[in-house]
Amino acid sequence: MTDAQVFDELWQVICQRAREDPGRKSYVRHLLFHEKGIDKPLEKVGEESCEFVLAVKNGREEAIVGEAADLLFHLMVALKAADVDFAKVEEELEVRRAGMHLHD
Ligand SMILES: N=c1c2ncn([C@@H]3O[C@H](COP(=O)(O)OP(=O)(O)OP(=O)(O)O)[C@@H](O)[C@H]3O)c2ncn1[C@@H]1O[C@H](COP(=O)(O)O)[C@@H](O)[C@H]1O
Repeated sequence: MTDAQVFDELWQVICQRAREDPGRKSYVRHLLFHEKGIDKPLEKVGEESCEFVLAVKNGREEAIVGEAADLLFHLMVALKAADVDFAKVEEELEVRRAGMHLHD
Protein backbone atom coordinates (compact mmCIF):
# COMPACT_ATOMS: atom_id res chain seq x y z
CA MET A 1 0.00 0.00 0.00
CA THR A 2 1.79 3.14 -1.13
CA ASP A 3 -0.90 5.76 -1.60
CA ALA A 4 -3.33 7.67 0.59
CA GLN A 5 -5.49 4.54 0.96
CA VAL A 6 -3.72 3.87 4.24
CA PHE A 7 -5.20 7.08 5.67
CA ASP A 8 -8.71 6.11 4.57
CA GLU A 9 -8.33 2.64 6.10
CA LEU A 10 -6.99 4.06 9.36
CA TRP A 11 -9.88 6.57 9.47
CA GLN A 12 -12.38 3.72 9.03
CA VAL A 13 -10.77 1.81 11.92
CA ILE A 14 -10.86 4.92 14.15
CA CYS A 15 -14.57 5.42 13.36
CA GLN A 16 -15.25 1.73 13.97
CA ARG A 17 -13.50 1.82 17.36
CA ALA A 18 -15.61 4.87 18.32
CA ARG A 19 -18.77 2.82 17.64
CA GLU A 20 -17.66 -0.38 19.36
CA ASP A 21 -18.69 -1.63 22.76
CA PRO A 22 -16.98 -0.13 25.83
CA GLY A 23 -15.49 -3.49 26.84
CA ARG A 24 -13.12 -3.63 23.88
CA LYS A 25 -9.44 -3.08 24.65
CA SER A 26 -8.44 -0.37 22.22
CA TYR A 27 -5.94 2.47 22.30
CA VAL A 28 -8.20 4.58 20.07
CA ARG A 29 -11.04 4.15 22.58
CA HIS A 30 -8.61 4.93 25.44
CA LEU A 31 -8.02 8.32 23.76
CA LEU A 32 -11.58 9.03 22.59
CA PHE A 33 -13.33 8.16 25.85
CA HIS A 34 -10.73 9.43 28.30
CA GLU A 35 -11.85 11.16 31.51
CA LYS A 36 -10.06 14.32 30.29
CA GLY A 37 -12.39 14.43 27.28
CA ILE A 38 -11.03 16.03 24.10
CA ASP A 39 -8.08 17.38 26.11
CA LYS A 40 -6.56 13.88 26.03
CA PRO A 41 -6.28 13.53 22.22
CA LEU A 42 -5.24 17.20 22.01
CA GLU A 43 -2.54 16.59 24.63
CA LYS A 44 -1.24 13.72 22.49
CA VAL A 45 -1.11 15.92 19.36
CA GLY A 46 0.95 18.47 21.31
CA GLU A 47 3.24 15.79 22.75
CA GLU A 48 3.78 14.06 19.40
CA SER A 49 4.39 17.39 17.64
CA CYS A 50 7.22 18.14 20.06
CA GLU A 51 8.67 14.65 19.61
CA PHE A 52 8.55 15.07 15.83
CA VAL A 53 10.34 18.44 16.01
CA LEU A 54 13.04 16.95 18.26
CA ALA A 55 13.47 13.95 15.94
CA VAL A 56 13.99 16.24 12.95
CA LYS A 57 16.48 18.33 14.91
CA ASN A 58 18.38 15.14 15.82
CA GLY A 59 18.40 14.15 12.16
CA ARG A 60 17.87 10.38 12.41
CA GLU A 61 15.59 9.29 9.58
CA GLU A 62 14.14 6.23 11.35
CA ALA A 63 13.09 8.32 14.36
CA ILE A 64 11.67 11.06 12.12
CA VAL A 65 9.52 8.52 10.24
CA GLY A 66 8.26 6.99 13.50
CA GLU A 67 7.39 10.35 15.05
CA ALA A 68 5.70 11.56 11.86
CA ALA A 69 3.52 8.41 11.90
CA ASP A 70 2.67 8.97 15.60
CA LEU A 71 1.73 12.59 14.89
CA LEU A 72 -0.47 11.79 11.89
CA PHE A 73 -2.24 9.01 13.82
CA HIS A 74 -2.94 11.21 16.85
CA LEU A 75 -4.06 14.08 14.59
CA MET A 76 -6.65 11.78 13.03
CA VAL A 77 -7.88 10.63 16.44
CA ALA A 78 -8.16 14.31 17.50
CA LEU A 79 -10.22 15.05 14.36
CA LYS A 80 -12.57 12.21 15.34
CA ALA A 81 -12.80 13.58 18.89
CA ALA A 82 -13.67 16.98 17.38
CA ASP A 83 -16.34 15.28 15.21
CA VAL A 84 -14.73 16.49 11.99
CA ASP A 85 -14.66 14.01 9.09
CA PHE A 86 -11.19 13.26 7.73
CA ALA A 87 -12.70 13.48 4.23
CA LYS A 88 -13.13 17.24 4.82
CA VAL A 89 -9.38 17.60 5.33
CA GLU A 90 -8.72 15.56 2.19
CA GLU A 91 -11.16 17.77 0.25
CA GLU A 92 -9.42 20.91 1.54
CA LEU A 93 -6.05 19.57 0.40
CA GLU A 94 -7.56 18.71 -3.00
CA VAL A 95 -8.97 22.22 -3.39
CA ARG A 96 -5.55 23.66 -2.56
CA ARG A 97 -3.89 21.34 -5.08
CA ALA A 98 -6.38 22.39 -7.76
CA GLY A 99 -5.58 26.05 -7.06
CA MET A 100 -1.86 25.39 -7.00
CA HIS A 101 -1.97 23.71 -10.45
CA LEU A 102 -2.25 27.22 -11.85
CA HIS A 103 1.26 27.88 -10.57
CA ASP A 104 2.81 24.46 -11.41
N1 LIG B 1 -1.24 3.87 14.95
C1 LIG B 1 -1.56 3.42 16.05
C2 LIG B 1 -0.76 3.64 17.23
N2 LIG B 1 0.41 4.28 17.41
C3 LIG B 1 0.70 4.15 18.71
N3 LIG B 1 -0.25 3.44 19.36
C4 LIG B 1 -0.31 3.04 20.79
O1 LIG B 1 0.21 4.09 21.59
C5 LIG B 1 0.57 3.56 22.87
C6 LIG B 1 1.89 4.13 23.33
O2 LIG B 1 1.80 5.50 23.36
P1 LIG B 1 2.38 6.32 24.59
O3 LIG B 1 3.48 5.58 25.26
O4 LIG B 1 2.66 7.69 24.07
O5 LIG B 1 1.11 6.43 25.49
P2 LIG B 1 0.79 5.75 26.89
O6 LIG B 1 1.72 6.27 27.91
O7 LIG B 1 0.70 4.23 26.73
O8 LIG B 1 -0.68 6.26 27.17
P3 LIG B 1 -1.25 7.71 26.97
O9 LIG B 1 -0.22 8.74 27.26
O10 LIG B 1 -1.67 7.72 25.53
O11 LIG B 1 -2.45 7.76 27.88
C7 LIG B 1 0.70 2.06 22.71
O12 LIG B 1 -0.35 1.43 23.39
C8 LIG B 1 0.59 1.88 21.20
O13 LIG B 1 -0.01 0.65 20.91
C9 LIG B 1 -1.19 3.13 18.47
N4 LIG B 1 -2.36 2.44 18.59
C10 LIG B 1 -3.12 2.24 17.48
N5 LIG B 1 -2.75 2.69 16.23
C11 LIG B 1 -3.62 2.44 15.06
O14 LIG B 1 -4.98 2.40 15.49
C12 LIG B 1 -5.56 1.15 15.12
C13 LIG B 1 -6.59 0.75 16.15
O15 LIG B 1 -5.94 0.51 17.40
P4 LIG B 1 -6.80 -0.02 18.67
O16 LIG B 1 -7.75 1.05 19.00
O17 LIG B 1 -5.79 -0.24 19.76
O18 LIG B 1 -7.47 -1.28 18.23
C14 LIG B 1 -4.39 0.18 15.01
O19 LIG B 1 -4.70 -0.90 14.17
C15 LIG B 1 -3.32 1.09 14.41
O20 LIG B 1 -3.54 1.21 13.01
